[in-house]
Amino acid sequence: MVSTLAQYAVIDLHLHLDGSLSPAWMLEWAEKQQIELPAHTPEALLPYVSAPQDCSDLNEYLRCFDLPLSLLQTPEALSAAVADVLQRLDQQGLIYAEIRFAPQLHTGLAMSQEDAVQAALTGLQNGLANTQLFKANLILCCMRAADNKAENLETIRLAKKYLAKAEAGVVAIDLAGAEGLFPTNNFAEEFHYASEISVPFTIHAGEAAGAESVQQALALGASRIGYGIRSIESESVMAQLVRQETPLEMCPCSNLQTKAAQSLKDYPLRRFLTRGIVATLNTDNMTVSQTSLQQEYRLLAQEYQLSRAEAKQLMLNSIAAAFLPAEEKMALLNTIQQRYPQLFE
Ligand SMILES: O=c1[nH]cnc2c1ncn2[C@H]1C[C@H](O)[C@@H](CO)O1
Ligand SMILES: [Zn+2]
Repeated sequence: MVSTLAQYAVIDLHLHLDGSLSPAWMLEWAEKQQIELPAHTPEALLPYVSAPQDCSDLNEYLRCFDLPLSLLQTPEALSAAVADVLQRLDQQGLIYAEIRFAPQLHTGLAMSQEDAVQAALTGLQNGLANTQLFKANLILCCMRAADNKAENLETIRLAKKYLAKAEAGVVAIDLAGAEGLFPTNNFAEEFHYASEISVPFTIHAGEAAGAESVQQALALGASRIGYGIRSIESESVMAQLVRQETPLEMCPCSNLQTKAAQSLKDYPLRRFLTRGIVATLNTDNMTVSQTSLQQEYRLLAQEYQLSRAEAKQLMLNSIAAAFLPAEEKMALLNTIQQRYPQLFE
């Protein structure tokens, strides 16, 4: 049963590029760019780029991104990183992925945010050409910080610009970063602007802050919620998620590490599914969380008694939740049915 359920790992809607670079890729690109790393083998590098066993919270988890981000400051590296992640997802048997990154975190050398978006899109096209993936798209993250409104607004402007280019590959924006330090409502102006110009968005909420953060994200107009774990604390928020059919992008491995969830035993996924919330299963950060989508399904199968019906529901929810037009969702479903007919038996 356990290995069977891992076959449902075909769609990842919540995957950060910078948290998912392989250690081998990091070593290769550090050498190419003459960047000194604190370790010189994949195994020795791992402690610097993955969450510690005893990770205390989201703030500690977020420290794992400094090193990979230092390697992603040129167009060549950014393109290569996207293509490499796509290749690894293809090898794992995925069919569709939405990869997210924050353009404003890639302007440390000479790139503008737009250069970063274009580089990531080049990587997306190059990567897709060499895989069997149905498709992949990009989500541009705004960041929770103190003085970055201009940068966030620029990210949203770019999302609009590239969303308007049919088939470019940008599908939405996100809000990532330290939720406990910078409340969702601090970013109201950003998301009013996104709504005004019809840029769809997901917001990381209900991770380091409570159900009120999910409530705020919904009030701002989020069409999906990153995790939303702590929605479980509010009947009215859960009712709203059901009523509005707002999907939750759940990432158990990461949620346990950041202490958004205290234990798998109390993980609210099943209660969300039972209530009819459109919960989906994702990785968040393959390297920081030392996971893969198959591993997430395996973890839930082994330690959460995830059933086959639940696994199938999660996969179907991911199709419903994808930032894709209706006809592409149908084509995605058809592709999955053709490649993996056993998932529908
Ligand atoms: O779990 C997370 N919560 C909030 N922010 C996160 C999480 N994982 C990654 N990020 C941030 C750190 C990355 O540098 C940024 C863009 O991918 O998104
Ligand atoms: Zn995330």
